[in-house]
Amino acid sequence: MTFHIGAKPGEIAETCLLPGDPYRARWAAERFLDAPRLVSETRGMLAYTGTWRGNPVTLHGTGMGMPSISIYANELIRDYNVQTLIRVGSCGAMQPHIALRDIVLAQAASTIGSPSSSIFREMRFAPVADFGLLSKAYAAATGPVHVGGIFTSDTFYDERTDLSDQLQRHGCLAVEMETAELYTLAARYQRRALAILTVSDHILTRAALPSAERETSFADMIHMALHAAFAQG
Ligand SMILES: O=P(O)(O)O[C@H]1O[C@H](CO)[C@@H](O)[C@H]1O
Ligand SMILES: O=c1cc[nH]c(=O)[nH]1
Repeated sequence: MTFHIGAKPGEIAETCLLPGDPYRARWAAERFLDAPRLVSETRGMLAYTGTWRGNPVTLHGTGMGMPSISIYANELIRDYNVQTLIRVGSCGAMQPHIALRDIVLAQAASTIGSPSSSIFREMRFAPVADFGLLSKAYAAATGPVHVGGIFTSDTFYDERTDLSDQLQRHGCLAVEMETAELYTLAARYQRRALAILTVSDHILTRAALPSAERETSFADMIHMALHAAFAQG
């Protein structure tokens, strides 16, 4: 047990899929894993461990924002020895060629500042995905998928329209709120990390996915994450 995770030693798998929403953890565990078992519910942050094609997997919620994922990723890595961390999240698209339900693979994540920023001092560290996971996730895609840079924001209700304009101008694909810190922690502890993001809304058009349709779209992303984690070669 840690401050924020109630699982006993051995109850968390070396491979973790990390949705922001704890109910998405439960839904994905029940739908994709064999024999899923609730292993932690500290502060309502649900975590389930089961197997996929015989491989142990944990689905663990992270909450919203970098301070929250930083707590869970730190404890999963340092206390439970997790080796592979795949965020399965939602995002807002920032480019006109990206549609609702498309999937974005975050090759790199820009940010104004993450919980790790203070240790870099004047350096602007570039948090990047694990290439092996990225290429395997890409190969497992069954629908439209986009690979490139994203922006990890500290705010959902962002009033910096000038910032959004500059990010679009520089080819940023999407905005979300956790990946830059996840990639930074994975780099620090030599772990594998990837963010697979389903487009739930569009920053340019303001279109948004109806909640009833979210489940099907999210299933594609979980499928890609599991194949990325366990594909051979
Ligand atoms: O769907 P999740 O994984 O929570 O991800 C996105 O959704 C939340 C905002 O609504 C933020 O956590 C953002 O990163
Ligand atoms: O952080 C997020 C997530 C989804 N959509 C957004 O616009 N922002």
